[in-house]
Amino acid sequence: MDLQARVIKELKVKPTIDPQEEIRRSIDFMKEYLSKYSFLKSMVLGISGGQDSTLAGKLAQMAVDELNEEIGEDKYSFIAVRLPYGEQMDESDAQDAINFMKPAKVYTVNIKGAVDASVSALKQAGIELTDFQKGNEKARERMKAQYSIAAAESGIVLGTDHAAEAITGFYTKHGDGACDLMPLYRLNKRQGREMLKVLGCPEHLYKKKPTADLEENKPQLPDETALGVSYEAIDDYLEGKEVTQTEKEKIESHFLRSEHKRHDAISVYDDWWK
Ligand SMILES: NC(=O)c1ccc[n+]([C@@H]2O[C@H](COP(=O)([O-])OP(=O)(O)OC[C@H]3O[C@@H](n4cnc5c(N)ncnc54)[C@H](O)[C@@H]3O)[C@@H](O)[C@H]2O)c1
Ligand SMILES: Nc1ncnc2c1ncn2[C@@H]1O[C@H](COP(=O)(O)O)[C@@H](O)[C@H]1O
Ligand SMILES: O=P(O)(O)OP(=O)(O)O
Ligand SMILES: [Mg+2]
Repeated sequence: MDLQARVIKELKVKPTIDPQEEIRRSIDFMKEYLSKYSFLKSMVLGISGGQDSTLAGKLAQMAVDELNEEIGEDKYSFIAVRLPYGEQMDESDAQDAINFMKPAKVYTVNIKGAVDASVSALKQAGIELTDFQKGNEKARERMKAQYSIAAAESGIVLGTDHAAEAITGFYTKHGDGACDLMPLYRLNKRQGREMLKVLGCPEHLYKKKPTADLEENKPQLPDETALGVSYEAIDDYLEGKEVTQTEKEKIESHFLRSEHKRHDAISVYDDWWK
């Protein structure tokens, strides 16, 4: 099996999707999981104003609406969390996303104080973080806040990882990569867009340039610039299509370098890395 075929198999991507079918599949997955554990009451997700959290949040809200309707009480809720570092440049997109999903609860946790305190404590200890490393600190602070909210609200934390991010490892390990359920896992970027379109999402949210927006020196840096390859090429690769040799090399190099992120912590019983 060549590497492209192995990647597609590992990340479970279909070459084409029926958006309605995938919407139903994600919703049913979340409903089934919540129903299995009677102590669970909520799902928690950070809403950035980007495509992925808009889709995962909308699907989560639809899942809890259906569950509450089916059991005849308001047991379940979807909790949207705003997690700006100070003031967010695209705050209006985040608010548009929240208006689109209409969650029962929205919490806002400004992570600036905690991140700056952590950076400063590390500096006192003799470790000076780069702007890029501080970016990962922000992602991990967001993870902490979401887990604290889940603990207080009998909830679980949703993640927005999907095949087009998993393939390059373009997420912070134990930051936005840490979660309990991944309703978008198996999809690529354009499949997520198709689903948002069917769901009636405002166009500017699903046509927006993906950004992790973690670096102060490069605000709103497009993922594609940071990665050196376009999501069109990544999506084509994941659908088994041909891409240029340069794109293939770039994608496969990201995939191989980030292998450790797609596994649990490594023990003496693991040999995948050998
Ligand atoms: N502005 C931006 O777009 C922006 C900013 C920050 C980070 N990011 C992206 O987020 C991702 C996070 O960055 P990162 O990957 O440098 O940090 P990370 O913290 O997610 O992963 C690095 C850590 O993983 C562990 N690790 C590294 N290699 C390993 C290996 N071979 N085996 C086991 N563990 C290993 C180490 O603990 C290391 O500190 C990157 O893809 C980055 O491009 C984007
Ligand atoms: N500013 C943010 N507010 C809330 N949640 C956020 C914010 N930035 C990122 N997130 C969460 O992290 C994931 C991953 O973001 P990427 O853009 O893919 O790096 C995002 O889906 C939100 O859940
Ligand atoms: O994860 P999000 O919601 O920030 O989406 P994107 O990756 O497109 O920025
Ligand atoms: Mg984003």
